[in-house]
Amino acid sequence: QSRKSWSLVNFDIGRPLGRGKFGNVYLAREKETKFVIALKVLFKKQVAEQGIEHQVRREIEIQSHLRHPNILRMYGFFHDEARIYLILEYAPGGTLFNALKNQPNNRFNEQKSAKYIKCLVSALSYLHEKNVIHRDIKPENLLLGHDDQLKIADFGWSVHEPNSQRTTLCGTFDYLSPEMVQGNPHSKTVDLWSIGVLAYELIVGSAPFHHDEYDITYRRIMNVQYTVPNFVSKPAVHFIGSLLVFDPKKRMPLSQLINHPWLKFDAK
Ligand SMILES: COc1ccc(/C=N/Nc2[nH]nc(C)c2C(=O)Nc2cccc(NC(C)=O)c2)cc1
Repeated sequence: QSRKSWSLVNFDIGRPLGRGKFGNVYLAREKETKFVIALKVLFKKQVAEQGIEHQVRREIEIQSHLRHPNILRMYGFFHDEARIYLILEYAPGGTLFNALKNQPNNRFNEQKSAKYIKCLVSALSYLHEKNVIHRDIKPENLLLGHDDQLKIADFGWSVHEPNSQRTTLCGTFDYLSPEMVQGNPHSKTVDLWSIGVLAYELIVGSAPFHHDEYDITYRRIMNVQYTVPNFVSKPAVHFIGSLLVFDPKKRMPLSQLINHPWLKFDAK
């Protein structure tokens, strides 16, 4: 079926789900099967202007070959003269970014946070064994599926390692590791750093190094300078502390992370 060539006539287009930098995402339904999907529409003109054709090609190449419950599926793609269309899995819960914002104090309890992080560790273990690093793990790129399952989306920044980053960084600095911020070559360990940043943000309600002035954020990242409020449990402090480590080689690897006491939290 993945060899089938799709076109717009195969779909009924529904409401816009979100607006991205390079195009919009719409709810859509395949006419014959009534299967509901998310259609991500990118404008070729903007993709060319931003010089990100290689990124879009990589997003398609990587995401369409991945099969994991915590990775958003790409079922296929097609294009017309002006647009590229990505046929993506529909995750009804929307972005984790949005779910966080809707929480009191913008945070989840530790049990729910541990559940999400466990999904993320499982997805990254799968990605890393395929030598794919995501490089852009953050709440905006994580979606919530049926029964609150976390899904990694937006592979626009993922690469096959090893890689030295060529494209200029854009968007928030909060999730970038020291080696990425310095533009140094980086490996799978950047995803480890961002798990630590995400775990902190889910539990505390703000990013560990965040400051409105990015050069202060930059300095805090380089000095690994963050404080943990005292409502955070000891296992969670240890979990975060084993990932927010300057030396990439000293970050706790996924194989150990999956057995960390804090992730055992959500046994029930
Ligand atoms: C405005 O409230 C919303 C509630 C739920 C959604 C669900 N989005 N689900 C998706 N499934 N597959 C993809 C791809 C998406 C998606 O990109 N969603 C998306 C994109 C950009 C912004 C948002 N905004 C929010 C609030 O989630 C959602 C989208 C919007």
